[in-house]
Amino acid sequence: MSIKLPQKLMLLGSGELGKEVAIAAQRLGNYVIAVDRYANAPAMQVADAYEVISMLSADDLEAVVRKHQPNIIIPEIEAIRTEKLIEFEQRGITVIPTAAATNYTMNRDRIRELAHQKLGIRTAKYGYATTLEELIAISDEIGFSNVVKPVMSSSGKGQSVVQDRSEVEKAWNYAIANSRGDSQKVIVEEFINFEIEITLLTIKQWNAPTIFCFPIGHRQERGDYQESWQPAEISEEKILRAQEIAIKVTDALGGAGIFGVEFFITKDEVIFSELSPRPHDTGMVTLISQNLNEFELHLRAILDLPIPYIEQLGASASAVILASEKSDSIAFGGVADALSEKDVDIKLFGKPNAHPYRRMGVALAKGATVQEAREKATKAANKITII
Ligand SMILES: Nc1ncnc2c1ncn2[C@@H]1O[C@H](COP(=O)(O)OP(=O)(O)OP(=O)(O)O)[C@@H](O)[C@H]1O
Ligand SMILES: NCC(=O)N[C@@H]1O[C@H](COP(=O)([O-])[O-])[C@@H](O)[C@H]1O
Ligand SMILES: [Mg+2]
Repeated sequence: MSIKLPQKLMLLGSGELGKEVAIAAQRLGNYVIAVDRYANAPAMQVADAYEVISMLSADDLEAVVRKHQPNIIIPEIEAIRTEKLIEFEQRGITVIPTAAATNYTMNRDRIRELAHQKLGIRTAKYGYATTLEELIAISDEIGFSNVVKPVMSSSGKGQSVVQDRSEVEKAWNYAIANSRGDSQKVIVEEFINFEIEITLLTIKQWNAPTIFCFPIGHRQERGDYQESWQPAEISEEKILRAQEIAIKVTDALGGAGIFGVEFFITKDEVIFSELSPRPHDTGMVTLISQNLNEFELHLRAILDLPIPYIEQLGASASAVILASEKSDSIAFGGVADALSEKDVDIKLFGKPNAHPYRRMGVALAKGATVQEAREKATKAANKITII
């Protein structure tokens, strides 16, 4: 297959990750339509056109696709009416990586069934509940500590670690209140006491073998990423094991594009957690750590362009810049101070409003060691104030 440039690309989801995808797309001369649930979303600010719709509404999706006639649809979040994407694909529009893949990963239960039941991949012990009573029963079965998450959510929204039975009700209420979309279902997972968790960026190509970036280590709080670094310090044997699993899952999903495949690494095991069929938030470190960042790799894979070599540029890290209050007018302080240090960069996403813990930007750094890079990135992120 040879894909002519430029293409008309529609991004479904226009956050910070979509913004970088849009920039990478524009740099290859493509036309980008950015779509999200609110106006002035980050990717809309750099796109040729934008639309504000409910991406969970099939009618809304139909209207924007009819209006703009994209050749390629690039989903950027999970919460999309993915049945509609299957229809678009049948009508000849390319959906990245495939409409089926977005359908599998829209909810945690579908991808879990595929990985565990169908492909036999090791995951944490898990179960589901649709009522508080069911959650109590399944929690007892799985044991404590465990992790409760809405089946449809991301960035840790609605997620809690449950230490014992007395905390189950609180976890249920929190999950249901923070579930995206119309689902009332939660997943309960055995708590894995991992040594490190990693994202393995996996690039699946139309006409070339699957390739990988060096593993990215990360640290999460409240189920949301705080800092990431590359390369992650894990053994060659475990990297190969993770690659093997990543190939198995991404081959089952098909298509082309980058995937962020998440693993828990324990002393003896590589445990599959979940995956994003698109760039991963922890992969923002590649904005400084590689010759081609994860967004450029996504675009190359989508457009069937060659990726001759991924160069890792040495110890690098990212640290998030989070809002602490609700606000509709955003201004940043401390940027000059943060940028005064060598090998430090700051990306501010341009989100139009803030609320506690909303990710507003990211600090990036290189260092002589991963430890130094992490310290530099965190220090730079801490210098940024949101006024
Ligand atoms: N079973 C588990 N055992 C231990 N820690 C867990 C478990 N499940 C989740 N976590 C922690 O919570 C984080 C977020 O969980 P998960 O990746 O499932 O949620 P998410 O909301 O999909 O995140 P994102 O969309 O940002 O990738 C994990 O990266 C990990 O740190
Ligand atoms: N873990 C998934 C992830 O990081 N997704 C990124 O966050 C945006 C939503 O941010 P918001 O909640 O601040 O609007 C999404 O659009 C995507 O760029
Ligand atoms: Mg995750």
